[in-house]
Amino acid sequence: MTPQQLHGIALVRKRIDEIDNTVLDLLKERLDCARTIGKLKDESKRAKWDPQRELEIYERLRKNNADVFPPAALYSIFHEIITTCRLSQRKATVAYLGPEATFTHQAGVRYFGQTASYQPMESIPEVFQEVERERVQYGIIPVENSIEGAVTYSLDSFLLYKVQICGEIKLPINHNLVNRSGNMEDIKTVVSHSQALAQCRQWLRKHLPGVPAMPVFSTATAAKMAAEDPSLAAIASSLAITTYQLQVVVRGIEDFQGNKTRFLVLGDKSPSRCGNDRTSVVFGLINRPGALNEVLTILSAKGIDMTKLESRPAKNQLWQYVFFVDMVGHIEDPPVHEACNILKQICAYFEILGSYPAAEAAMPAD
Ligand SMILES: O=C(O)C(=O)C[C@]1(C(=O)O)C=C[C@@H](O)C=C1
Repeated sequence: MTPQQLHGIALVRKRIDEIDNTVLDLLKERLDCARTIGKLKDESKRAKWDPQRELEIYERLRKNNADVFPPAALYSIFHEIITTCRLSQRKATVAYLGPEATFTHQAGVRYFGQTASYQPMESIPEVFQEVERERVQYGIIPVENSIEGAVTYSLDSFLLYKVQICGEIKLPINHNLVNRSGNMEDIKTVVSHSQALAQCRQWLRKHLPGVPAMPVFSTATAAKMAAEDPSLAAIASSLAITTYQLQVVVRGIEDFQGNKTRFLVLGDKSPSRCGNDRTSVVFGLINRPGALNEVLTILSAKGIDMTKLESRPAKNQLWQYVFFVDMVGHIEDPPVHEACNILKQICAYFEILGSYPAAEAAMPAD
């Protein structure tokens, strides 16, 4: 490098330092503003979390940016800034299906940012229980996977606990083969959750033939085991790599690309309408021909787009079923409100599980 070039770099670095200092000063000022709003919301007993306002911010920044700054990075920077400001108004406590570094934990961090207080639970019902007893503000549970289908423990828990759905997160599931050394030759056994092993079956057969695969409680448990035993490799989330200080042997070993899991955020009350919302309900039918058809006809007559219909055994009565339906719209939208009022009258059992911003609204960069 010539002396002129070195001088040029030094000059631009000086400017970068000035910019960083200005950005930091502005961030501190933004934090102050959020705290002031937090106090005003306290006085007027308004909820701190305002998803509609957050959505407006992302939308304005997206337009102003015109794709100059990489949009995904812009989103994740402002997501961290906004969640930090929101948490400064009140630190969110979040229970999730643990142990630490599961995909559910990763989904929680994406939604609530790094600074929330996270509490791992041993089972899905325990997450529901913590929210119901108000020991935490929010809970995160997996509800369906694009390959494996519904997470039945989660659906069944809605029948046992009184909680509201406050949000949804759709997380791409990338499986990473990780161990202590980062070398394939050290692997004597592969450990992971049975679903992760199943989703990487072909890859394992091709690249690690004859190496036994052992199912364990979760991908995070597998990562922890691999951190303690150099002969083990785990299939785990990217959060597990940093949490357990592991090395990547191969990233993205899943057999089918585009594998996503949908997670739900549980709380004690759903947020107000943001304009791109979903509403989830569960109902049981009076046993007579055409009963389900009648429900579907009501939804279609109101022009409601149904995004999911799932049935589960009712448990308390043999061969009786309950149905979980997700629809486009918020309970404050007249068509959804009216349809739910009719369904309440014609169903043997009917419960609104919550209205919440669609994953695409809460995470616009996805
Ligand atoms: O505008 C508000 O209502 C705020 O509380 C500020 C803020 C933000 O940091 O921009 C924080 C939390 C809300 O969810 C929305 C926005």
